[in-house]
Amino acid sequence: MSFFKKLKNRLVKSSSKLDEGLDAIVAETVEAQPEVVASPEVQPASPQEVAAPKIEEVVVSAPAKPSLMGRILGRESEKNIPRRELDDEMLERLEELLISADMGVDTALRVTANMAEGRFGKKLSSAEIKSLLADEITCIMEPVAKPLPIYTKKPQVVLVVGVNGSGKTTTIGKLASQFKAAGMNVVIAAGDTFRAAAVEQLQVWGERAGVPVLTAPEGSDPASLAFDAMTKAEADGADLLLIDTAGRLQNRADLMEELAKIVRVIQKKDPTAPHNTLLVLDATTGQNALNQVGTFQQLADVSGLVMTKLDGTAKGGVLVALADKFGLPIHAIGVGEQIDDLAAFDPEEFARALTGADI
Ligand SMILES: Nc1nc2c(ncn2[C@@H]2O[C@H](COP(=O)(O)OP(=O)(O)OP(=O)(O)O)[C@@H](O)[C@H]2O)c(=O)[nH]1
Repeated sequence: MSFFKKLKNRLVKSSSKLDEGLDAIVAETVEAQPEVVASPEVQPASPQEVAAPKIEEVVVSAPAKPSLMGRILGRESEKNIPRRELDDEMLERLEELLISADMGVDTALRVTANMAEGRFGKKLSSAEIKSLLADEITCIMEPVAKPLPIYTKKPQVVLVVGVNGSGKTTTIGKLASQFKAAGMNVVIAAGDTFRAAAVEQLQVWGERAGVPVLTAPEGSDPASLAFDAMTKAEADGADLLLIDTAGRLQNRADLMEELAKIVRVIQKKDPTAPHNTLLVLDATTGQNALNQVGTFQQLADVSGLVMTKLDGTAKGGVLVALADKFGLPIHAIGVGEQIDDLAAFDPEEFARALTGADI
């Protein structure tokens, strides 16, 4: 199965929400005017039908005879495709739909306004609307779609931050597995020393990925573990050191101090570290993900994002809002709980999967 198909299947909730919503926006006028006026001689039977003039069957130079393939596949001929005029009401409906998919008000307005430019008054099918929206979303996402940059510096230190439950541990396991498979020597440091369960979980992921996981006794200083991990990674000639961190936002000042201390300590070994500070966000939290970026930018020097749990959420649109608002690189997306369920972020595939447009 192509990755696009897989992503579309996984993004089923977001996608079906927009996909079905867009179909409904176009179809609703068809329902209001069931007997479509196909020729000027046919008069509408009731005043209600006159009051709903927006939909009409547009004959798009249909061939006299359907093509052989058309007949074999029984495809709907072009002239039967419902279309709706792009007017203020329709734009409002589109805005509401995008907002309901967690795209945020500002981004939804920008996407619809750009899409409408030069097309006001034109009659569009739902497939055309999906494709136009996907193009606008791709434009917003393209500048932020960047894989995690890999430097020649050894070890490259990646600090992984995010609230508890966002998917940090899982993402570290998936990243470790991918970089190991690419031939890199990877070490993981289980820096959330306050939660024994988090450390155990990371050890399981380390085993799966075939990567060593450095741990410290429960409650010990995470900065000291980070220092030891740097020492070991240097001694082993590791290419990549992934450091997990705590995500207790309840005590923001403590967390800020903890992260700052980890950074201070690893900089004693390498003043240029950490080379990346990866913020892991849970797509199912919707608009809350936007607040988390703001908060973590104050706590740490966030250099890029990974959005997890894009499978099975109706809030996938938040990724568009994030790109539009912060412009931070999106390095990867999580689309499942298995080790290979971390994908590079492809803006066009994402936009088309989100809107239900064909590729
Ligand atoms: N469906 C789905 N589930 C995911 C994804 N990423 C992580 N999860 C699940 O989300 C839950 C939390 O993930 P963790 O990796 O433990 O999150 P964490 O941020 O390390 O959380 P703490 O260990 O509490 O700090 C787990 O049940 C994961 O299996 C994803 O991309 N898709």
